[in-house]
Amino acid sequence: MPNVQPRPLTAAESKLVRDHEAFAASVRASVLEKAPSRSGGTEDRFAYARLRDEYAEAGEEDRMALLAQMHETAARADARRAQEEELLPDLQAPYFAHMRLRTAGNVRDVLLGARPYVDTGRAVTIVDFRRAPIAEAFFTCEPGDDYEIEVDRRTVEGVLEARHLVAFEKGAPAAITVEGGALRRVRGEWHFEPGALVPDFSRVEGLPLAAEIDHAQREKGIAALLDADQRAVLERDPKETLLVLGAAGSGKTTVAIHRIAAIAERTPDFDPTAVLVLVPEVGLRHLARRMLTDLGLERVHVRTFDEWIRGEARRVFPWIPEESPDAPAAVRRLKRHPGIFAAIDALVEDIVRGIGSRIDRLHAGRGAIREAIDAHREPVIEHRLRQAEKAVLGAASPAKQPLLKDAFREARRRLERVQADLHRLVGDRALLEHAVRAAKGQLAMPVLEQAVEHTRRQLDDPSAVRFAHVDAERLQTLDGLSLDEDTPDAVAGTIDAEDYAILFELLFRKTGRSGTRAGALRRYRHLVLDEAQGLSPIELRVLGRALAPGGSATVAGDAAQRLGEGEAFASWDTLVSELGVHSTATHLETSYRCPRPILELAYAVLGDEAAGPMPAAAREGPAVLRTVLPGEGHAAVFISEALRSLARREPHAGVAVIAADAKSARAVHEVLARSLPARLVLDGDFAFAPGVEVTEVAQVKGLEFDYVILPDADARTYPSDGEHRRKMHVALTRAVHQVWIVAPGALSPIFPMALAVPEALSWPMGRRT
Ligand SMILES: Nc1ncnc2c1ncn2[C@@H]1O[C@H](COP(=O)(O)OP(=O)(O)OP(=O)(O)O)[C@@H](O)[C@H]1O
Repeated sequence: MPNVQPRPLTAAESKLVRDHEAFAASVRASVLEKAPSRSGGTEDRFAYARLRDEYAEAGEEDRMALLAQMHETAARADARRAQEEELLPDLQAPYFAHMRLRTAGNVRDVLLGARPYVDTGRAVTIVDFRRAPIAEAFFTCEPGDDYEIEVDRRTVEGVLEARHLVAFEKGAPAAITVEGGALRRVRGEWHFEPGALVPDFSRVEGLPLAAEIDHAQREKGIAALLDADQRAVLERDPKETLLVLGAAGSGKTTVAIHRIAAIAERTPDFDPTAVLVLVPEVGLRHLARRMLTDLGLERVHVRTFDEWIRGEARRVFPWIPEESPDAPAAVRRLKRHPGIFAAIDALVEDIVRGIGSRIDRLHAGRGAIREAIDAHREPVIEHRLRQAEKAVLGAASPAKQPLLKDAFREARRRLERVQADLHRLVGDRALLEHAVRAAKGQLAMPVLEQAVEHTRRQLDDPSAVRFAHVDAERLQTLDGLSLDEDTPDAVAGTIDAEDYAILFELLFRKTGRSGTRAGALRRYRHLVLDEAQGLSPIELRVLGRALAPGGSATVAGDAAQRLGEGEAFASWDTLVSELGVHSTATHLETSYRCPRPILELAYAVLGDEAAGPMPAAAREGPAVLRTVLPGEGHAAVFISEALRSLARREPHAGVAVIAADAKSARAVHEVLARSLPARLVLDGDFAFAPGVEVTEVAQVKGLEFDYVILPDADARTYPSDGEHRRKMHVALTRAVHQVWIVAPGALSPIFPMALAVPEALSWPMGRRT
């Protein structure tokens, strides 16, 4: 930033300030005139006054009822007022940008805000910056440019004469951008401050872009670059199960995939289709597949965990119905929590008791069979039954033996059926209570009601079946969707994705096997579990059973990158023991992806969530940029300007705008897409090519981009807790070159204030964070 002192305003600048003060005053006067009065609409006010009079005269016996009615009327008025106020501009900051447009000789001032508002009498026009077609002129034109915009199949043309960003303080304009800087109000005095508002991404001279690195690595083969620790992993015995741990970008995925190639080289009868690579997200599946293809290993199976278990479960349990679109998050957590094993244990005991009683009843054993079954406390029911059968047959008379044998055979045959057990497990409050108790405070009691209710709904037939007797025409909804769409009944007749692992566990606990007559879980010689910190114990048990005898695994992960349901992870030792294998751990100590400034910030935001000390950074890089802005409108303008200038300077760069969640990603994309070609990626379908992609943190596990922009790094989106610290850590560590943190509103408290971030900018400008 050039070192130029602030100066007083020119006459034209003073006029601009007066114009904005006038806009703000007109909006205020107009809104206050239209705003509903504090006591609600006229109708409500009369009703309330009448009730109050009646209350004053009423006897004690009527007062309770009248009071209730008064409350109801007041609540109705409040709701109506809130609804109306919601639609009006926020007088603290009614707009954030202004453009002056000239069309066919007319000049008009259009303001951009979050809530549209028009008062023709006062010449106030605030348009919605996300949706109004005319807002496009602001995002795409420079002063003096012609614009041409399609509105309702009509073309609107004109010239954008001026455009300014505006910041408000306490309801009055406090800063207005102009050519070369901004006009700022400080203690009531306006002056001009020079400076650039939108930061430039500053790639360090000579540093290649990700696409270029990728290209060079493909030419040379990354194997040639691997460090001693990484190479040591490849040299280990193929039969060993290895735990590859290390910070973000330390090469875990790279090493795990290259280990397959190393195993292939050392194994004479290597079969690539007997290797399964599992990753958490579709984006990483694409990346892993690319890496495997480069190594000539395209026949290795690569799946997301969900895809894999869904496919296996549907083969082994062909009766499985459709998958529910969205199970409540708390119920999904419960089903993945290690506490669920306690509920399964209780269910298994219950099933065993039932079998014992039935055979006893059939054969008048008077408890002898139940006792025999109880005497053998093996975890698998079928094994218990075999032991009990031996004991019972040994003591029974020869005449009874054939009948008893039949009864035991029949009992064993039924063990394969797990559908009803699943419904009992997740629909029985008493059984689930075992899970909540075992979770020692990690699961709250209300989740039981939620789970029981959710299961009850799932067991209901969908309306189309329930109302099969009703005329088909009468069942048609206006929008053509099914009757249940978007209603709680949408889950009727469905199963949750989390139930698949439970079904396999139930089947194993009952039969000691992972297959039914319909099919069996496919077994692999080698498993690669990438980002394994996200796998739950019950899922790991299924995975362990998918390992062929003598097979091995490479388990890669980083506890600091747990997203969401983090409590399913206890430790790496527990994780590998659930897999049922012995393992040796390797720690990769150098982070190759992120330059030092990003790595330092990514570790600082982790706080106590860090899984170990900060790894060594393989290289230097430009500082992390931070910009604090009053709201989303400013953020959208800043980001779109920075991206457009970056695209001009570095057309080969890959940029990810990583929002905290899908909703925020959609909102950011909606605005950015108006001024530049930005793709919204919420299904993992990244292009791995130059360009801008707008996505959410959950999608980018294991991926990398040249530049990363965090568009919603504000305090509301990222409060200071472990989960959000890890989420921010994942987002920051996706960048190969530079990160730009944008906070629409107060900056998230998880950023350390003491950390020197020299390029930080704030708005109104000049005030550095
Ligand atoms: N020894 C090395 N020399 C140079 N670059 C390397 C080296 N090892 C890995 N890389 C590169 O570092 C980047 C990060 O590697 P990789 O994705 O395997 O890390 P990771 O530990 O799996 O990361 P995350 O935890 O974020 O998933 C990749 O671009 C990879 O090619």
